[in-house]
Amino acid sequence: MIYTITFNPSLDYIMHVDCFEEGETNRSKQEEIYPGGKGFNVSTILSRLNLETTALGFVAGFTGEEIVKELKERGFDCDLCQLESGLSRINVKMKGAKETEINGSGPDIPQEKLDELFEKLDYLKENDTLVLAGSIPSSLPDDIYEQIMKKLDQQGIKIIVDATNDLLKKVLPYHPFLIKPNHRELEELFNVKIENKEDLIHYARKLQEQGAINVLVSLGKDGAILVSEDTHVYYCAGAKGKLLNSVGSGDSMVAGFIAGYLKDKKYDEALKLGSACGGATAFSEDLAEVSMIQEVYKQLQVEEL
Ligand SMILES: Nc1ncnc2c1ncn2[C@@H]1O[C@H](COP(=O)(O)OP(=O)(O)OP(=O)(O)O)[C@@H](O)[C@H]1O
Ligand SMILES: O=P(O)(O)OC[C@@]1(O)O[C@H](CO)[C@@H](O)[C@@H]1O
Repeated sequence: MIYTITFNPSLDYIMHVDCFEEGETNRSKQEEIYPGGKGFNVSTILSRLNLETTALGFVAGFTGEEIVKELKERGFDCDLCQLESGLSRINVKMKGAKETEINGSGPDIPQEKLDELFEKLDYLKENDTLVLAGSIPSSLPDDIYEQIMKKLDQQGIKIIVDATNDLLKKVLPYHPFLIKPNHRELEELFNVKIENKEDLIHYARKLQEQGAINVLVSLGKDGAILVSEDTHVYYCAGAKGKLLNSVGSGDSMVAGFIAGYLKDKKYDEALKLGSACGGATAFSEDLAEVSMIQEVYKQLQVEEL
């Protein structure tokens, strides 16, 4: 079973704003609303790829009810903790000449609800996979992913972490199976400017030295580089297509990587399917459907550097 945890789900409110001007009344010419949150996005793509997945996380208020309703329609298992107060956030994504996002901070999660989630983690068993993805509400300590990894340490569970800054740094000593910083996040982690592939590989390897087993650096339209546990380095260039949406490409890539790896444990295939899912979402209005993933997959080639 592949579990995902979304500590801070959202409704993603997409607004199409031709030319956003700060300080002015801007008008959107079209809107859409989707359930969001990185773990839920990963589960959505996994289930579209016919893999069994259970989404864990926290929801609150009327926005939480809408998220639950929409996730049910997607058809995968959800085992969510219902918060008694607060609201699941609404994240605003403005699409225009540039994409601007405003993500909410999310509701407080009290200790008893956190305990409820930790009890659910007792269901996980050897050979399961767990994805920890996205930000956490500010009421939680930034070692929460570390606490989860500590609890599940040495149980043969593959843990994937897609997070930034301290949330990510703190899990490295627990050897996450995969981490997926994007180019900008990798720069932030080391407080450097990274201009070429050699430097990308250099800093990805540093994350391995700090404990990550596999490091996948996503580069948007420029593709992705994987530094794998056997010290191989793979590159997959981005597919060609029209960018419609960059929300959730990274999550789709994580889902595709897991699906590709689970087929026969080959890293080049993991990178290829991951890149196909990431690209397919970039070329779709919302998260990719299987037909688009198959289309993009045909275009891609993985090379070893
Ligand atoms: N415009 C694009 N053209 C082709 N492939 C793309 C494009 N955007 C994303 N991809 C594919 O999806 C992968 C993940 O995208 P990206 O690097 O933007 O992730 P991210 O920054 O984590 O995204 P997000 O946080 O918006 O979900 C890329 O490595 C690439 O393979
Ligand atoms: O604020 P976080 O948790 O870092 O990111 C949340 C979010 O931007 O991530 C998803 C895309 O990756 C969206 O569905 C969602 O709005």
